[in-house]
Amino acid sequence: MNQSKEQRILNFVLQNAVRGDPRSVMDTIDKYCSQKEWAMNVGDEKGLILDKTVEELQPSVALELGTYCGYSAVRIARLLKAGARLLTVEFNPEFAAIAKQIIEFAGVQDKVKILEGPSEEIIPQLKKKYEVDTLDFVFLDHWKDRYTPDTILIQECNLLRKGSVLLADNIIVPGAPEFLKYIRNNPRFQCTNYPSHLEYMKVEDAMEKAVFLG
Ligand SMILES: CNc1ncnc2c1ncn2[C@@H]1O[C@H](/C=C/CNC(=O)c2cc(-c3ccc(F)cc3)cc(O)c2O)[C@H](F)[C@H]1O
Ligand SMILES: [Mg+2]
Repeated sequence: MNQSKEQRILNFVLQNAVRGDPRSVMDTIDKYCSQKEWAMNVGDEKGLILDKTVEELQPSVALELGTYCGYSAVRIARLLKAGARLLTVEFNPEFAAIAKQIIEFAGVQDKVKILEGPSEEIIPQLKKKYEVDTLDFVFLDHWKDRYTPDTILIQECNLLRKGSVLLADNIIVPGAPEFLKYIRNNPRFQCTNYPSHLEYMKVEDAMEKAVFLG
């Protein structure tokens, strides 16, 4: 049975990156996906916007929706202070298994917990099962038509506090038009748009930051 693209990415990391070095794991994935096979990692350009958001916020509890291969989980976790943690949600078992290995190879496994399952099931479990009080940071990068329902669900589960930050990938490509309408017209969020480019391509994309006003 021939390998999946995600398995080829994992193998390339295991053979070319430096164990325990998150920067080398990120650079190795970016190298593979820009030179060999495109993949939907947030990438190095939008990754910088993600970095700055995390560095500024210094979240204690971060949530990621859509782990995929774990590139952005490594990116976020490497910036977390001691004791801080990233919960990342992925419902595709093959992707979750690959992400687990990439996160471990990067050496950030102590800061990351991969929650396998659909976000709509996991989010209502965060308080009781995963001992979350409120979320300081949420990175939305899963199916684009799920950004809005999951943002509503996160609010219904009382998981946001004044100052919680949401950051959404792919505002232009593939696009999340309905999320954009929802979040920009919602008086409880202060939104900022960050123009950028689609990972590994000369195609416009953007990220949207939304601060919860309480
Ligand atoms: C719905 N609940 C879910 N729960 C848990 N895991 C989930 C859930 N939904 C998806 N997943 C999981 O989250 C991931 C899904 C990521 C989707 N991302 C994209 O589609 C996406 C697409 C492009 C793109 C741009 C141009 C082009 F020509 C082709 C593609 C660029 C991007 O940066 C993206 O992020 C994973 F695959 C899925 O199992
Ligand atoms: Mg994306």
